[in-house]
Amino acid sequence: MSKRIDAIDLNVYYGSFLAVEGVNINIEPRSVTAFIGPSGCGKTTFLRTINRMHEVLPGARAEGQLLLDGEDIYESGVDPVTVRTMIGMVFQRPNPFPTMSIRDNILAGYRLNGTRMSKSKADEIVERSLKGANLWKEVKDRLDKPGSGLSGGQQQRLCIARTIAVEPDVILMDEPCSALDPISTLAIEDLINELKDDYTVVIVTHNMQQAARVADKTAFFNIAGTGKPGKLIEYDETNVIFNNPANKQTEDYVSGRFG
Ligand SMILES: Nc1ncnc2c1ncn2[C@@H]1O[C@H](COP(=O)(O)OP(=O)(O)OP(=O)(O)O)[C@@H](O)[C@H]1O
Repeated sequence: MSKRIDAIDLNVYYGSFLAVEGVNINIEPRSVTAFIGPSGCGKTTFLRTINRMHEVLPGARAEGQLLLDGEDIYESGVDPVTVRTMIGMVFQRPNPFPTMSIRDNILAGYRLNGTRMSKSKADEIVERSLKGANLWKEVKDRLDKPGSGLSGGQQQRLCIARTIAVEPDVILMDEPCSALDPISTLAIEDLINELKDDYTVVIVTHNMQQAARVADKTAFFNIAGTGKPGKLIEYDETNVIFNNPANKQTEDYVSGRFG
């Protein structure tokens, strides 16, 4: 089930360094949102606070509220592991578990939680997840072969299938196509378009054409200089951000004047 995300006055730190300051953003369910901006403006840092992945680094923390359908995921008593099941993440480099079979990669989330299930239930999850990631036809005859034997683009779709398998509400993607060739990139972009029927999708991308192709809304982040915090400058319909932005910084960035 797709859920809404609201960040309220969110600050993100690495130790005493304030990396991202004062983010307020409302992300609708069943939509794709792109985060764009120059290197170091905090896109990845903010993305990782949405599923509490940020805090796995020693000294890293967030302040403020991050609501998932109105429930603050930073409230005391909330288990970050549960949060990461509800809000899945796909990384820059495809990272299937290399020695595990394709099938076991899909079931990894359940195995890690110690969930027991019948073979037919497991088969059903494997098929549903691979179909959901547009990979089923390519791998259905080799489910017991290692995930590392797939092409880069297939491995990334396997990682998306592994994320879908645990039925999350939100899928976060951190430059999911940056290690892929153009054909595999298009396959992932098509898939992102389909995923928004069921999930809230947030993607960090350096590729402005990609943001324009896949995102309903786009958030532009910027940084005033080295050592300064990144900030959300403008957030609007993708079309507005690229064709008629309200802020001069956004206009300079999308027209290629810096970054
Ligand atoms: N592990 C870390 N420890 C300390 N500071 C960090 C760490 N990771 C990132 N930073 C700093 O936080 C700020 C934001 O970095 P972040 O990687 O989120 O930016 P980004 O917009 O995603 O950049 P890029 O587009 O280059 O990936 C930068 O100043 C960066 O140096």
